[in-house]
Amino acid sequence: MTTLGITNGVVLQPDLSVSKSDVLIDQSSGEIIDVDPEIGMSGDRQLDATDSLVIPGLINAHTHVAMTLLRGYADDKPLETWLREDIWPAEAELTAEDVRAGARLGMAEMIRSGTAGFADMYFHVPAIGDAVEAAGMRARLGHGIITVGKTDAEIESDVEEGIRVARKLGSERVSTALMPHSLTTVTETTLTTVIERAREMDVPVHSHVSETTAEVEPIIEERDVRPVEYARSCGHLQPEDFIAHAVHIDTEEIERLADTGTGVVHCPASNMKLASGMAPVQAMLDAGVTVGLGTDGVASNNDLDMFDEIRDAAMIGKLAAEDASALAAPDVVRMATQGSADCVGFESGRIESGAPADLAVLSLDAPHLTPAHDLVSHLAYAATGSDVRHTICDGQILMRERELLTIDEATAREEATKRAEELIARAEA
Ligand SMILES: N[C@@H](CCSC[C@H]1O[C@@H](n2cnc3c(=O)[nH]cnc32)[C@H](O)[C@@H]1O)C(=O)O
Ligand SMILES: [Zn+2]
Repeated sequence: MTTLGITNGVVLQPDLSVSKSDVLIDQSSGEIIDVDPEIGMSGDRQLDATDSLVIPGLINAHTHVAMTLLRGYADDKPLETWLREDIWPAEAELTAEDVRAGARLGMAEMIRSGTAGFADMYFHVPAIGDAVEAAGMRARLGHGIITVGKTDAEIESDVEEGIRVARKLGSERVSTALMPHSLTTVTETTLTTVIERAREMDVPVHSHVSETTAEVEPIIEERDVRPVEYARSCGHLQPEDFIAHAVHIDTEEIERLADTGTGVVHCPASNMKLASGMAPVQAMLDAGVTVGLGTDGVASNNDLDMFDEIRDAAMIGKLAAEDASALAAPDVVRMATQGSADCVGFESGRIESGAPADLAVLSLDAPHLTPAHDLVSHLAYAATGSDVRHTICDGQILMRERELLTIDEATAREEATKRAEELIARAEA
């Protein structure tokens, strides 16, 4: 056993109180051994947290990480137009090596902003899995299954790919799910089949649900039920499942999501940028829905900094509820840690003995974090990703004093830049 002590800082506890404490980690098992002010220098190694706040490594519960290659490529359009006119044609040209490079760049950005774990829906998933193993992050990965615009043979091979990927992946840090893209881009037959397979394989189902009104109306017209009920009738919405967005849902649907224990991943920046709408997040929290937080893909955000997302969630949550007390600081901080962990099915998100050692250490030594009346308020409203000093996942240090240890940042940026340029040249040829 090799132990690492994170010393001399203040720690965000699972009840969101903050107290002066050290954290002792077993680097061999990747677990937190103890959280105690008396640990001092007793670890085999130390990581300094003087003038710093130790928080659970943030969890980005819904993204498409390789979309970093499309950052800034197509902005200022609504979802359907944006996907059909710009994103899908460019994605059609993506190779496995492009996706690997995009994932590596995205993980560099996430680690630099204190994110230790994420859930990802994309394609060429084995390349993402390799990149995650190398970068040392925690991830739940799945192949996005889509039927719209595909022949029966293409649909069959897409479903097979989803299942193959989910069977193949699986390690200490990399887990899987079956990921039918959305209720309107996947036919009922395929959706039902995929969900049945997920139950047989004992993996969660993750999909996009009711992101825009354009996804709600066709379901009501065709089936005379709202999307959440339709999803449930297809076998979706088990407690281990998690859905992204849930912007356009009514009170009954909120009750249903609370009853089924399905996680909802709120993506406020993407919802604002694509003008998709304001999710009723405070109503979901009041009803007892498990709510996590995600950036969605970079092309609709346009970054992977979860501190932005936390603040956006608080701001839009107040507007949506027309109530300044809605989505209070502890609510949004909880969403990015415990809420996301509960959605995605990670044991992390809490600093306590026995939990995975996924942590971020933020420097408080900055004008924008002074004075320190309330550090949870600072996490929600004032901190940014660049305040993160160290990021740790599974007991391993991924960034120390802002230096990435598992990704060569210059190479990652260079390769992503070159591949992104070539990708766009192919797509526009
Ligand atoms: N496009 C793949 C499978 C889907 S992967 C997940 C997809 O979600 C897309 N995506 C990104 N952001 C959003 C969003 O906000 N809503 C819906 N889809 C999105 C993303 O571009 C990607 O194509 C295929 O044709 O086989
Ligand atoms: Zn998405």
